[in-house]
Amino acid sequence: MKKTKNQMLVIFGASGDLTARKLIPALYNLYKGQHLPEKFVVLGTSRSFMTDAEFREKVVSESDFLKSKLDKEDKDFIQQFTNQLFYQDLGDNYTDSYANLAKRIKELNEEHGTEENYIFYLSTPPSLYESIAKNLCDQELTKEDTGWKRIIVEKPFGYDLASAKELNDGLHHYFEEKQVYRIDHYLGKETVQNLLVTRFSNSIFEPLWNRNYIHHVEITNAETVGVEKRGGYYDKSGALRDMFQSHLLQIISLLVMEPPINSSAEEIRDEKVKALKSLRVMKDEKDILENTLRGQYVASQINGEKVKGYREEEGVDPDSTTETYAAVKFFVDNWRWKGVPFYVRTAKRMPTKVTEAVIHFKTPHHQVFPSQDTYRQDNKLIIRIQPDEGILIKFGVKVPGLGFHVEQANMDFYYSDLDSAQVMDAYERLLLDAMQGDSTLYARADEVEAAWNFVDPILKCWKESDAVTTFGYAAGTWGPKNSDELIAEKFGWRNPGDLLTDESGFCILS
Ligand SMILES: NC(=O)C1=CN([C@@H]2O[C@H](COP(=O)(O)OP(=O)(O)OC[C@H]3O[C@@H](n4cnc5c(N)ncnc54)[C@H](OP(=O)(O)O)[C@@H]3O)[C@@H](O)[C@H]2O)C=CC1
Ligand SMILES: O=C1O[C@H](COP(=O)(O)O)[C@@H](O)[C@H](O)[C@H]1O
Repeated sequence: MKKTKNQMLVIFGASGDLTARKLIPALYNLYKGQHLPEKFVVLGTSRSFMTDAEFREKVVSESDFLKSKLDKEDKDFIQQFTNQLFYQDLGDNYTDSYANLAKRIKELNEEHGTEENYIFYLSTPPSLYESIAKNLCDQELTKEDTGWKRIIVEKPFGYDLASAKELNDGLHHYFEEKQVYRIDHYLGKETVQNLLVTRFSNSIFEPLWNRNYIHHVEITNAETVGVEKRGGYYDKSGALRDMFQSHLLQIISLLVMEPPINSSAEEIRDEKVKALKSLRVMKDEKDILENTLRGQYVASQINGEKVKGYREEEGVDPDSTTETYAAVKFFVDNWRWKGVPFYVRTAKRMPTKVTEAVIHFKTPHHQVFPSQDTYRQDNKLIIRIQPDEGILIKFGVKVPGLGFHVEQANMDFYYSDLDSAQVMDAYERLLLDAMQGDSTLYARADEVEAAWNFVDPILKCWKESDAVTTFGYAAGTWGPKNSDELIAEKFGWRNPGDLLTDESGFCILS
């Protein structure tokens, strides 16, 4: 077990949604699980004025997770945990306020023995990231002569390739790359990490993991929710930036990469960068029109309840063409993947919440048994990232009785069946890694730039070309009617008949 040194976590944007909904609950779970160091404090900061006591009260009252625990045995734990939380406002006068912040950090460090080990977590609007880094540097809070200093940067990391490069350059003025932790919460998900283990610790999969045996790869990321309260942000972003450029390209890099020589952060990230660089960049409008599709949900009824269309959501332009559905087909130009199509889709307001990668293997070269067009004969490996996390292999078996009729059977593994199924929340895992100085599950500068390099031409064409349409789809359905045209495979996307849901609408692995 790695040691977590005494330290202070300074959260910028501490009065915001992410802090209350994700960061504080994750820190609480780390506290309860005894993963925090003996000497540890959290200092929240933002422009709003609050006392320490008000900050403690606010984060508990705004976290559904902590509120739900207040009546239970956790009550005392919550009290002890919140005693470690402090707050310092930044006001509007930056020069003075950063000097005050630095003073408070030094005082807390002395009082609590955090050994000048500081993590700065930037959970503010991204436009502030560089100026916060500069102010920290001006206050001499970035030097590592005594204690280490790390900076965690929330997504979105840039708006396009140029702005991501600019942000990387900006941060590198004040922090060395080894101090920068770019968060992508999908990398904190147990099942995403398990992609590496499935691929590289089993001799049964790796020999088949190439163009000789794989016919195509399909990835679905579907959410039932709409844009919720983030319409203002989302309308400038869209599904391709919000999900595909970050989370889905991370998953793709893990599926596509070559085996690393060992499991160190640099070796794994070197291979991920190579994988991202091998994605074939779409060059012209024709290519993009043929291989991408964008959609937007329109008003509908889900389970008898009226659901707003995207353009009626708060913060969204009523004439917006921003996509809430994005599908992309692409190829990977390297020895392993030559000619294997990848189909990826991501969307909001789908019938169920599910993220999964499906590896479709080629059918046998020679058909021994009678052709049965109505059955799927391809073997499939389904890696379910969420919910109902697990892995399923589909393979042909003989139907009992006369003749040789083949049907698909399942061989499965569910995380919930493990005795040690205490799966850490993604933010918990990632915060702990940063506290321990492990950046394996954080994106490196060149990785983020390689991801933008692939996405940039699509975004540009979607923005500038009159030939690009945003197709409507009724909220609660599987996307635009023509979405099956993109996936030029016999059985289309793995939906909706294949994706079973239980009574509560939970998408079960089958
Ligand atoms: N919420 C979520 O689910 C997710 C959020 N993110 C990212 O996390 C970041 C924070 O998001 P979220 O919490 O939702 O945003 P909010 O708008 O809820 O919070 C933003 C925070 O930044 C503070 N802030 C604004 N201006 C300044 C300033 N000039 N100086 C210091 N602090 C400032 C605000 O407080 P005040 O006004 O008091 O200064 C507030 O605490 C964003 O980059 C977002 O993209 C990423 C993934 C998911
Ligand atoms: O980063 C984001 O992720 C969420 C989806 O996360 P999940 O862990 O629930 O799958 C998405 O809703 C949001 O738009 C996006 O910014």
